[in-house]
Amino acid sequence: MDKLKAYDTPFYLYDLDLLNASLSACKTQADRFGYHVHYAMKANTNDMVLREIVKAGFGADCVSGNEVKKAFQSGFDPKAIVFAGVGKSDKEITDALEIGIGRFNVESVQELEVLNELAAKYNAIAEVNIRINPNVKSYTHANITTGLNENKFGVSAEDIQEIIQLTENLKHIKLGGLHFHIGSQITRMEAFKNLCLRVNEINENCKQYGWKPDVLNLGGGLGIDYVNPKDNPHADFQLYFETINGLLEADQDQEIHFELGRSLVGQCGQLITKVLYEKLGKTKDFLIVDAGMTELMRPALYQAQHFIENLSSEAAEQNYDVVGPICESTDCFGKEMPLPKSKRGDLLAIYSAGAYGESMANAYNLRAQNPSAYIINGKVVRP
Ligand SMILES: Cc1ncc(COP(=O)(O)O)c(C=O)c1O
Ligand SMILES: N[C@@H](CCCC[NH3+])C(=O)O
Repeated sequence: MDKLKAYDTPFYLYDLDLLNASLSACKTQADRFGYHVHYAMKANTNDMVLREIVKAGFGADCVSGNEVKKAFQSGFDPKAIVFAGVGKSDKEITDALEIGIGRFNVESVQELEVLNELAAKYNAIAEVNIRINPNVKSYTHANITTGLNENKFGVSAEDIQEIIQLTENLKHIKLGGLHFHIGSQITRMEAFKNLCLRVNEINENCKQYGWKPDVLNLGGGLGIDYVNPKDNPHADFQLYFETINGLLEADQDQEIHFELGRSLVGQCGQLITKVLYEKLGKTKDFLIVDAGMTELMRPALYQAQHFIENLSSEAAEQNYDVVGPICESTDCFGKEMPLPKSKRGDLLAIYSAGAYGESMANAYNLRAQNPSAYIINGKVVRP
């Protein structure tokens, strides 16, 4: 705590011990079934966090040229890098071909044709998974579903036969497998069960059309506990992989891949912020803190609620709206939150901020970001 007080706030605090526990829990469970896990870089690209993930032996799932480059520079095996995204630019595709990534997760016929042309210029063969939009409900916030017909991602399962035929004439494309991703922060296993049933059906159809996918990539989406992060410091990987193993029908020679982001890194990060003012209002009381939606935009974007703890006070609780300094009314971390009576200078920890926190931070209002701190072997350090 004294160490934390010495740093300029707000800043991210990553518990690398907790991260490693989460990585190891995931790996242990995935290995039981021979599953391959790629880390979804978009969740967090902090260098120290990435270093642990590379060490733990995960692949990387990227959604931009810069993520691909960063994955490569961070030491991920190029063959274990996959590149998804509905709008890959020519430059991003060419750079990825140059790096020699393992797979492109292709999201449209148009992209397939462009990829073929660019690979031809490059005298390369691009290995692809076709992303299918399976039209499966994910029971999550409407803004983060990705596998419904109304979403922009992937191609319809009905088009797969045509795509198989088309790729026979695309000499610089090697059709590898199938890719799916139905959404994020999914806590109901029912969604993954429905996905498996749909994958079984589509996999079977592909075989009937004369093509057996070598990879079935089920994407990511496994959720974490934002309400009780202390009780559930990582996701239930055992339940997740067992659920999938119980329903997915794949042949021995078909590899099963995943792209997990939040479930690996979500609980290892906290946003540490200082109370600037306790502002007692007419109808409600506010804690005005020095972090805002610029550091953590999930509450403003998805009405997400992160557990908040006052690290400096154990006084009796009262309700506060915890708000940031940004000139937006959505710059609010929570309304009527029970917290100990707080004062100027108190430190607050906003939990479960390891995923889609720092990676979505921005400079609105010309805000600057402070360096992150880390817990390593139980000690707080800031390199
Ligand atoms: C294609 C794709 N794969 C993987 C992920 C990672 O998802 P999550 O962080 O929910 O595991 C996402 C994000 O939703 C995604 O869009
Ligand atoms: N950024 C979102 C999830 C979207 C993941 C990317 N498809 C979040 O914070 O919950």
